[in-house]
Amino acid sequence: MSAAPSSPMPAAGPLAGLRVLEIGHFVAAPFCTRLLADLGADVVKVEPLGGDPVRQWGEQRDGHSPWWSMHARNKRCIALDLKNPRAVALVLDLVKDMDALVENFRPGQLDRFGLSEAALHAARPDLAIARISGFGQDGPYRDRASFGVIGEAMGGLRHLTNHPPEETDLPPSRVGISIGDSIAGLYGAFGLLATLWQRDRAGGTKQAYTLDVALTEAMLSMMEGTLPEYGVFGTIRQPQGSRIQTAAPTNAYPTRDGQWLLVAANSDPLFRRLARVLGRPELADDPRFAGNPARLANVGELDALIAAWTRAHDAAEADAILQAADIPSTLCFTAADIAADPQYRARGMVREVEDPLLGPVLQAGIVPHVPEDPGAVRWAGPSIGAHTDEVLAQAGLSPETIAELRAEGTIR
Ligand SMILES: CC(C)(COP(=O)(O)OP(=O)(O)OC[C@H]1O[C@@H](n2cnc3c(N)ncnc32)[C@H](O)[C@@H]1OP(=O)(O)O)[C@@H](O)C(=O)NCCC(=O)NCCSC(=O)C(=O)O
Repeated sequence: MSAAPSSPMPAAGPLAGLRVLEIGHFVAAPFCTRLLADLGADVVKVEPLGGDPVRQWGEQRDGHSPWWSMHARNKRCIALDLKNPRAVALVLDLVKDMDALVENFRPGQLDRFGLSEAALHAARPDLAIARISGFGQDGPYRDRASFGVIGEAMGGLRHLTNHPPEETDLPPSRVGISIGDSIAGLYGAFGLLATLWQRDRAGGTKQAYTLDVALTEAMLSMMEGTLPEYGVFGTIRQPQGSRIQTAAPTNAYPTRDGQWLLVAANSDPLFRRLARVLGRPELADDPRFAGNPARLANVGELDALIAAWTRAHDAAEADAILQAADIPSTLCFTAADIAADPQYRARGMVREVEDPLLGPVLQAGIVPHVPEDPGAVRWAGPSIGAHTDEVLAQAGLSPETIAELRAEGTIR
């Protein structure tokens, strides 16, 4: 087999030409490969015949979800029953032309399918394999099932996503998105490109790299001073609500019209400007508030002064005053605010993608923006098995064989 992929639009972006097989589900691995596909990689996603569970997530129209439209964009979706050895043989054949494989099953699951590292590397000796799992490919927790929720909690994030204990007895909040999965996916994409760089330097080696990303560890690596501060001082970082533990003032302040305004004036020049906006320029030199350590020590008093000012204004008005004074501030954007925002529109970060299943779908653009070769949203998340025939034909299968595999329930 060989042949360059034929896709509805030619690949664009700095990763054009990179070929990646995804055997993933839910968020972590699929998010990793979405990032790669956004920058031009040819991602072939293998799904079970019933499809990835995320297809059922979120609001649906006629059985299609806008979430999927973005989650699986730019990917070629093929559906294979990996419990059938013929499908496993197909994967091993596809792998011969792949640079990388990304998966997020429980450690050992791919081996049970017959897709062990040895089998994959026998098919493609320099295949980079990125594995995302709950706890990693070894260690005492290796076999435990996991989701991002668990990674967020054991990584230390969930202890902090709350208000201080003296202010609430509510349970810690989820940040509102699958942050643990997406962070793990980002590390997967980052690590994959690092290993491919190694593979390709000095004309390429036949070194086979594998990458082992744990949801827990991906979160832990984001936890700033939490662990070092415990190690040195025995201090356990505690929830701060919408404050920041290390800088002040930065918080969400209530407004007259019942909204929350985020204000971040946590440097000396910014605070001096804020003090002027509050009509209290002397506060900048007040020993209670001069310098970040003093402001942190008296943060309750300081926040009360700022809240007294914000409460006297409607949110949009206060926001405008603060921006005119060059102080970072914003309202909390909803989807509607994001969709209407001129900065996002100007940079293509909010764009309309034509989805044959749903019509026009608003999607977030591509991050990072690479002006010289920005990638593209070439197509929206496809239906189950939309590219099975195309991909298998490229792999050299005849229409008759494809029809036979479909008839026996090996592919969809
Ligand atoms: C997510 C999981 C907890 C799901 O666990 P389980 O529901 O127990 O299922 P498994 O993943 O172990 O396996 C799913 C079953 O589907 C089968 N399966 C999967 N794909 C196929 C295909 N293509 N063909 C045939 N069968 C398939 C597989 O053999 C299993 O069948 P049987 O063998 O017959 O059972 C686990 O995969 C896991 O811990 N993954 C690593 C951590 C991770 O990435 N979590 C999700 C991140 S995203 C996230 O957290 C989020 O979105 O939120």
